[in-house]
Amino acid sequence: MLVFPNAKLNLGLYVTGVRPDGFRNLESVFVPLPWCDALEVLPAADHAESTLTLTGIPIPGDPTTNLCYRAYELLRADFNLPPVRQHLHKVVPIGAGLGGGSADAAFALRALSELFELKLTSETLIGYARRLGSDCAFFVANKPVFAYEKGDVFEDISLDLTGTACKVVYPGLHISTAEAYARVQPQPPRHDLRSALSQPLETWRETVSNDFEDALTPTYPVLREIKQQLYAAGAAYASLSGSGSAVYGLFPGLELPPNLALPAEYLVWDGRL
Ligand SMILES: C[C@@](CO)(OP(=O)(O)O)[C@H](O)COP(=O)(O)OP(=O)(O)OC[C@H]1O[C@@H](n2ccc(N)nc2=O)[C@H](O)[C@@H]1O
Ligand SMILES: Nc1ncnc2c1ncn2[C@@H]1O[C@H](COP(=O)(O)OP(=O)(O)O)[C@@H](O)[C@H]1O
Repeated sequence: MLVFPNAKLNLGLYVTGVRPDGFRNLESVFVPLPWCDALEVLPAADHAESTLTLTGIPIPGDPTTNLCYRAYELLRADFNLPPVRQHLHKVVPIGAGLGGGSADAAFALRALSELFELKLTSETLIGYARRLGSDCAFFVANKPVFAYEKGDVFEDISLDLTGTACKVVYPGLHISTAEAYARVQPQPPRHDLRSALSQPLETWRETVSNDFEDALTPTYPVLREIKQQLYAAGAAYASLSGSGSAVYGLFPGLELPPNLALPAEYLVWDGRL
């Protein structure tokens, strides 16, 4: 079975408090971004070892620590699954705030459920996904939502950005999520993101913000520079996604986003949501 785990963007993000488990409560709106990895999951021979092979962008750590492998291990423990062969071709940058690893985990859970006819409901899959990471649960339903608590509890929103031209720029900084959270002082949300995002996109610049951006920009001024370039090129809204370091711009009314003069080593995704 071949699946294409997509990334996500955060439209606004407030870190609102520290939880008893040490994690932060947040409020954000998550939307799918069609920048995708490719993951193949196949049954292996009966007595073979389960394997995960990797191509594309290198992922640090032993393959057994990879979220695709950990997703398999979770289900194997509960459903006595036979061995599998997984292959991941990594395209979405790592540590970018695009949720690429979380998507791989959620898509692996969904693929395994289908391959072995486990008939897991979305609710059950979300339960497994939460055990692999706060962001993973979003990728089970994979549609725009207002997310709160650890970013793993959702409320439906009516937000349709389908077809909006978008550019995502990854400057090659791997910012660890834990390090980014440690730099943010939690505070109450400044706006209700649900109502702010229901207003015309041109108004978001004044109302929709990401707490990680203010916390990280003094150390990584390149984030501000990319955002300024996106606005100068005509973006109606630009922001850091999640804990960075990817910065995106939305260009409604355009067929495709304009080209930017960027260093050759930056990774750029251009397309429509
Ligand atoms: C910031 C966000 C916003 O969407 O995305 P990314 O920028 O990583 O894509 C998420 O909250 C990232 O979720 P995820 O990447 O799954 O994080 P996890 O693996 O669960 O946790 C990594 C570390 O981040 C911190 N963490 C994460 C989530 C949360 N609600 N509070 C936290 O304090 C903890 O220090 C934890 O050890
Ligand atoms: N399949 C995977 N793809 C990406 N990163 C993975 C994967 N499995 C485990 N990881 C680990 O997860 C961390 C980053 O995950 P990722 O979702 O790409 O970033 P972010 O949380 O910024 O969106 C890295 O430290 C990486 O080593």
